Amino acid sequence: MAEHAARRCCLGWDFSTQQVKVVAVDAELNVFYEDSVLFDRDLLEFGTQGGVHVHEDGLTVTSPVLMWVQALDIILEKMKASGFDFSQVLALSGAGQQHGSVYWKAGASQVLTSLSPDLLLHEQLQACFSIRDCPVWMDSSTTAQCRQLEATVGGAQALSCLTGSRAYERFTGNQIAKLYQQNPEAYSHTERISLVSSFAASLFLGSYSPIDYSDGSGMNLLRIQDKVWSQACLGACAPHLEEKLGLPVPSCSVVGAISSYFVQRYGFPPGCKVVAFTGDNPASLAGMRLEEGDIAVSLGTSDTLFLWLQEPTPTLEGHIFCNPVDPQHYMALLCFKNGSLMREKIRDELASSSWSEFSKALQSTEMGNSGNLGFYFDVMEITPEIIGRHRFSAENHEVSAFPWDVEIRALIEGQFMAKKIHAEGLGYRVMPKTKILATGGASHNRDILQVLADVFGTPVYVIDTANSACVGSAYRAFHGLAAGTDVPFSEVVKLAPNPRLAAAPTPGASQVYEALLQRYAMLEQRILTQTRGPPE
Ligand SMILES: O=C(CO)[C@@H](O)[C@H](O)CF
Repeated sequence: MAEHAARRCCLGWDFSTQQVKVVAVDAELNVFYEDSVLFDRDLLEFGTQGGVHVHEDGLTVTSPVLMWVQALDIILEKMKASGFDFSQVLALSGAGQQHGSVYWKAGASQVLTSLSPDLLLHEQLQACFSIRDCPVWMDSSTTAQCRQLEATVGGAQALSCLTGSRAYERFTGNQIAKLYQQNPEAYSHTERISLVSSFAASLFLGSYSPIDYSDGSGMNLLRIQDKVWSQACLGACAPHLEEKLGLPVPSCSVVGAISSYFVQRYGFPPGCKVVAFTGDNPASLAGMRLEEGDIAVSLGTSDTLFLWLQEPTPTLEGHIFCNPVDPQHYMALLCFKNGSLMREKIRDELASSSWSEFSKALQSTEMGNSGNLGFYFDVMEITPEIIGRHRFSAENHEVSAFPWDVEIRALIEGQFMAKKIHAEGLGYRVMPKTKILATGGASHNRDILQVLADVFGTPVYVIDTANSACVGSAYRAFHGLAAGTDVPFSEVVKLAPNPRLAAAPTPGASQVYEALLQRYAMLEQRILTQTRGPPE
């Protein structure tokens, strides 16, 4: 990188599943520096695949905490070698993969507060963790703990109303319960438990950073209405847990000034503020500058849908988190596992592996697909729990096949009708100023976005969010500089690049899909009943 002119800036970090990434954003909200360390490529000694270790049981998934620490060392040394002027950094914040947990061994806080600037972080933190392999969001080994937790609080819906989600295997409370039950000695030697986000913040702080409300909502432990730990949930997971977690804080909190280690080794200004780190999805909501009434659709391997909600409407599917940029509001998140996986499979099977052929099918078929409907789940879907391919004629008769172009439209219309139906189940309602922000690989296909606009009846915008969690973290750092002034996040980021209009609803679309959505919902219930029996 060329020598950087001195530019007052904020840094945004992302400790994600596969890499640690950083962006530097100047006062005009332009990204002028970015760098990353990929665990599988740059830290071969840890032997991860996709940044994780999948254990032999096929359910346990962990990542080495010292790999994350060493990745930070590498990025900081690369920035230093490139001549990055750390003295211009006014504040920093960051994100971490949600739900993962880090276990600091008794005595680690003394090490954190007295780091020598002559050594790298990972050289000094080797003995600071009770377990070196941390459970991450891909883990699904805690089903027993999930059932125990739900039983303690009165069932799945009760837990969802309390914490924003029913019990999920990846959620941190259940992971802590498993550690306590299976490795009580490690648990007893643990003086602090962090999320990946608050662990990363602790490195910059040189002391334990509190967990923020938004990422804390992904633990099945935080009461999302009054933002305090649920004593019932804590007690169901492990003893003395509250003292190991510390008190949660609003996501916009300045949690302290940067540790002297970074001042002396890298030249950060002593007054550089650390703003609470949060989860990657809440940080992405900030990076996309999602506003009330908007909906973000990330069309990736799995499709993720974010919503801004004024009031929580917890259900048995999806998740409600405290909003990362407005402490009075909430955000909803829905995961659809059969995202690009299905789009690419159908493209390969029916469109000669060509997106242009795929698009031609969408262009040559009408909105509503003459009443033909399809459900395409080659892996067990999360939202809802269905597997297999199911096709229905306009008369709701199940059929075994569609013509190739009808099948392609049925796939895309079905994926987006599912999103609208389940988003409405979480409280989403189209408002006059509602817009959809589309991101992820499939958001580069305009014909797919046209179907999205038609099904929702709202315009679709695209925004480059390859770094949405990083950029959102830098934006939140700027917002932290205004802490105490009541300046809203939207005001702080108003200069950020605007999303681009990619597709507007076709006239008459709402009429077509109003009827189709009702049929889709009815047929989805029919499949659910057939595959798992009548509702209890
Ligand atoms: O589990 C998830 C959200 O609930 C994932 O999106 C992780 O945050 C990815 F890091």
